[in-house]
Amino acid sequence: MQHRKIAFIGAGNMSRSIISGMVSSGYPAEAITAANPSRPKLDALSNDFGINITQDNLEAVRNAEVVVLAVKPQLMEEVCKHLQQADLNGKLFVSIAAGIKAARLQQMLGGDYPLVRTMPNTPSALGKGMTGLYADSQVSDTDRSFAGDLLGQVGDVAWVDEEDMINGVIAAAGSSPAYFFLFLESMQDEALRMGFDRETSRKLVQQACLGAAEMVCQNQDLELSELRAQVTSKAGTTAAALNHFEDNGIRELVSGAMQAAVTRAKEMSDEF
Ligand SMILES: NC(=O)C1=CN([C@@H]2O[C@H](COP(=O)(O)OP(=O)(O)OC[C@H]3O[C@@H](n4cnc5c(N)ncnc54)[C@H](O)[C@@H]3O)[C@@H](O)[C@H]2O)C=CC1
Ligand SMILES: O=C(O)[C@@H]1CCC=N1
Repeated sequence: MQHRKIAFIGAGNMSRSIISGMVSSGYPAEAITAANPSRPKLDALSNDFGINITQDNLEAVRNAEVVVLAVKPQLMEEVCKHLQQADLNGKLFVSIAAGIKAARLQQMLGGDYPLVRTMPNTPSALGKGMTGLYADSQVSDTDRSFAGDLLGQVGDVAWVDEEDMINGVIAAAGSSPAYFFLFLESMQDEALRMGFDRETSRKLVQQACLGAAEMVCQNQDLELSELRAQVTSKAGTTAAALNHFEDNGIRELVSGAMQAAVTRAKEMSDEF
């Protein structure tokens, strides 16, 4: 892929995840700059990945061909308005913020710039990310390809044709690592109550999770329900556990949680 000069505005969890994944996949560290108001996260990024750092957003943007907007949605307007002091023409913007529409970002930036809205997730740090991308028709094929290749460096990507579908990506992939962590936490808590020590209880649940994820990925020809059936002996232990989940509404619970994420994303579009 092209190695354009890229600035991350906001050096928090998600920027760190993407930068980590990019550098591991061979993106040149000298082409990456992170900007953040406070030093500690910047120093850690510089030490860990050898990228450029600055506490001055304008300096980062002036030297960049691509600007990744990676601050919390609440701060986006203030940050983008400040960026207007730089000449933003010719730059490609990539937003990773939840709940802020492309048109609203353009308004915040005070122009009409090539802009790709994306929704990544934190496993990007391990090259196992999943990112949804949306670009309107004004974004050139070259910029689209660059954005896709960029996030493709840190995992898999899926383009959506309708901007609203980014909210579906949030529910299914952006937020969902946390759902799995909550599920594993609950399992580990029960394993602890059963008498396993912390290390063993974690090993039991994490290895089962890793194995299950690998089975899902390596058996594309099998429905998820078939993989489930392979574990489930008639009248056995798994059936007992799964019946408990089904009887207590696991599917409605998951559906409700994903819809709650979508609802919140829509609310955020009105708030910010
Ligand atoms: N954490 C996640 O799993 C995901 C987060 N996102 C999106 O990524 C964005 C960032 O989220 P996180 O990295 O989790 O948040 P974070 O709070 O870890 O990072 C935000 C960073 O912005 C910095 N910041 C604050 N004011 C700033 C300013 N004026 N200029 C530059 N930087 C400033 C903060 O110091 C902080 O380091 C959000 O918009 C969120 O919706 C998207 C997908 C997944
Ligand atoms: O919780 C959030 O709003 C962000 C977006 C997806 C993951 N974290």
